[in-house]
Amino acid sequence: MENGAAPTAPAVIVAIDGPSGTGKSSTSKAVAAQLGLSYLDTGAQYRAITWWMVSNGIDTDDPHAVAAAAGKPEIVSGTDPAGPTITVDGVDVAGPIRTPEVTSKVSAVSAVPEIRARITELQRSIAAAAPLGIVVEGRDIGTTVLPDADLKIFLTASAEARAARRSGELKGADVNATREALIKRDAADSSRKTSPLAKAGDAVEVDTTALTLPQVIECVVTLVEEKRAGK
Ligand SMILES: Nc1ncnc2c1ncn2[C@@H]1O[C@H](COP(=O)(O)OP(=O)(O)O)[C@@H](O)[C@H]1O
Ligand SMILES: Nc1ccn([C@@H]2O[C@H](COP(=O)(O)OP(=O)(O)O)[C@@H](O)[C@H]2O)c(=O)n1
Repeated sequence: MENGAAPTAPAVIVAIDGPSGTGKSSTSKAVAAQLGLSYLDTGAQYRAITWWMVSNGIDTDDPHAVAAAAGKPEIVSGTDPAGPTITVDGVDVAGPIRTPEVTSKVSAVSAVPEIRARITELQRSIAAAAPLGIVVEGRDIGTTVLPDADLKIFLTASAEARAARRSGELKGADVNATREALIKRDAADSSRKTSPLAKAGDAVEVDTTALTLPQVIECVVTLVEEKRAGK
């Protein structure tokens, strides 16, 4: 080395996709924190643009109205895994994007091609700017957003396990109603024309149904380390 500095590992890009409640956010955040990488929750970005549409009286069932407004809000994501942030036009929306209303409308908004084009561009620029690399989680990261990612993971879990996890978060929520809502959102996300929820051909599938969260984190950290070691 010219100046005697220790060699640094090249930036590593990890794509984690899968349906709702499979553990993408918890796993991605922990893996990024453990490995000193940035973290991006792309679902939060689709939720944020949906929140803006709802707040501005746009009919989210009208794809033309949604497309016409797609360029208006400014979405900014903070990528520190210890404290990820999301703002719309400078307003912190971390809480409001998790309401049942936004959750029920996000699949329709995120199916609009103009929305996907805008958010995909934003995601690529965030990933390219991450100094040591990034863990990006979503539905189409391995297939569309970052097809050249160093490692692609596709998380799955039974609908029962996913509903139990989610209703544990939404205190008092009915497990059956949560299960039906998850299945409906997965179906909408998997059947849309533009970059649907799908496993990339070169993704490693991890079924988390019978695994604890620490086991899933350890599994993904090991896969990243193996990639870095060139195995
Ligand atoms: N392997 C696991 N076992 C049990 N609970 C889990 C597991 N993975 C995640 N969870 C819990 O399930 C809930 C949903 O996880 P989350 O990471 O938000 O999933 P996703 O981002 O895929 O929707 C969270 O409360 C999380 O703590
Ligand atoms: N890369 C992505 C990420 C999310 N989404 C959309 O955004 C919604 C919310 O994503 P999320 O990751 O917050 O969902 P949860 O599984 O955490 O509830 C999904 O149901 C998809 O409609 C998408 O279309 N593409």
